[in-house]
Amino acid sequence: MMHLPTIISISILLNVIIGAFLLSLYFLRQQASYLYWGSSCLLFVFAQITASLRVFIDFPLITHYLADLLIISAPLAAILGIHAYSQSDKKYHKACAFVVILSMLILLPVHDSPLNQIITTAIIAICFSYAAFALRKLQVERIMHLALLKLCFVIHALIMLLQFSLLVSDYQDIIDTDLTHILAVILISHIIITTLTAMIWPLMMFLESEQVLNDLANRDPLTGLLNRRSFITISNSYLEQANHNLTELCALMIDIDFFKKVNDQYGHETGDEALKWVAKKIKSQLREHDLVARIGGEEFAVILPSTTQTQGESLSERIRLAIHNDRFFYQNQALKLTISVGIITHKSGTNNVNELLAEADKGLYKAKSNGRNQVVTMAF
Ligand SMILES: Nc1nc2c(ncn2[C@@H]2O[C@H](COP(=O)(O)OP(=O)(O)OP(=O)(O)O)[C@@H](O)[C@H]2O)c(=O)[nH]1
Repeated sequence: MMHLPTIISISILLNVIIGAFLLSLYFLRQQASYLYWGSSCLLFVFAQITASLRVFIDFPLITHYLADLLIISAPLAAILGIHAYSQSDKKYHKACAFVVILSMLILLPVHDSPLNQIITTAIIAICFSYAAFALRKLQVERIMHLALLKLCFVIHALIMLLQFSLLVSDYQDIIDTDLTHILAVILISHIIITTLTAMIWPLMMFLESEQVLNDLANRDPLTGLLNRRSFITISNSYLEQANHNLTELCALMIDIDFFKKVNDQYGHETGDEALKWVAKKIKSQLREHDLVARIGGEEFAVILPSTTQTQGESLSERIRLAIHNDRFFYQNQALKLTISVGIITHKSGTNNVNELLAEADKGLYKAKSNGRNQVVTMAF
């Protein structure tokens, strides 16, 4: 079997490193979730140290009572970390403080009896079950990490439930077996899974912030579409590929008609929502590898790789009709929006997407002057 003191020492070391790392991130970025999650690691460390002191001193108030309170506080701090990340931590402080105070009151009279372990285990099982439940609110890109974290919490809750039922059966003399070995295995699982959980969180948060930075640099914050800069960069490489493979490619310029009126009549906020709605409508008609960007106020650009002129035209018409045939609803108001589209097909030659877009823009200008709500094809 695994050597318990070694497991405890490794877990203490890892939790100290992760806890210190998270706290330093907190001081650097002032994000409360790092503070709570770092504190959770350190509370777990203190809990293990105080509980391990049982071997050396006979002072149950520290080695049992304090250790139990610390081990209960660790998942509570993690729960606060989850809520702080979803910016909904205010009311949960009170709930967590209530759990700690209740545990202090319940455990004090029984801290020197087998009941303390039973009660502590039950509270921790509830905390971990709740933590798994609270994770549903987390808005993250890394679904796999989130699922792994949830799994850790669920396993943890199940381990605690198992320990709880064993301890209750033992307390009531229902089973006649020596539980020492089984409880040691449970303790080891508890330590390993806690350490694993502590590792997943910072990794997930780190990758999330990387994603946020990447999005800030490459995406339009309102619609989530590519911004002009990243659109041009990717489009140029699409164009190079099209030239290399001798395939056709279409470029579209799309502009919402009379958008100024939307802002003037319904306000800027409604205008913003209308932009998001149009962005979604355009995207809903495209394939996964088509590129779409918001390149100006109410102006969008699209690149359709491996697309002939006929295909590009019918797709442009589909986008136009998707917007024309629907209504944009916002705050009990139904608005009718239309778009004008200019389209150009690239056959070979230029490596510069700006040239293509300038041609598509001429088509857009024609569509506007012809009365709007239409698609105009330009010949290169
Ligand atoms: N709500 C909102 N409005 C924006 C944003 N960016 C640009 N606009 C508005 O978009 C409107 C564009 O107006 P114009 O360029 O006159 O064009 P239009 O009214 O759509 O008319 P046509 O293009 O000729 O059909 C302006 O009122 C801008 O203030 C934005 O991010 N949010």
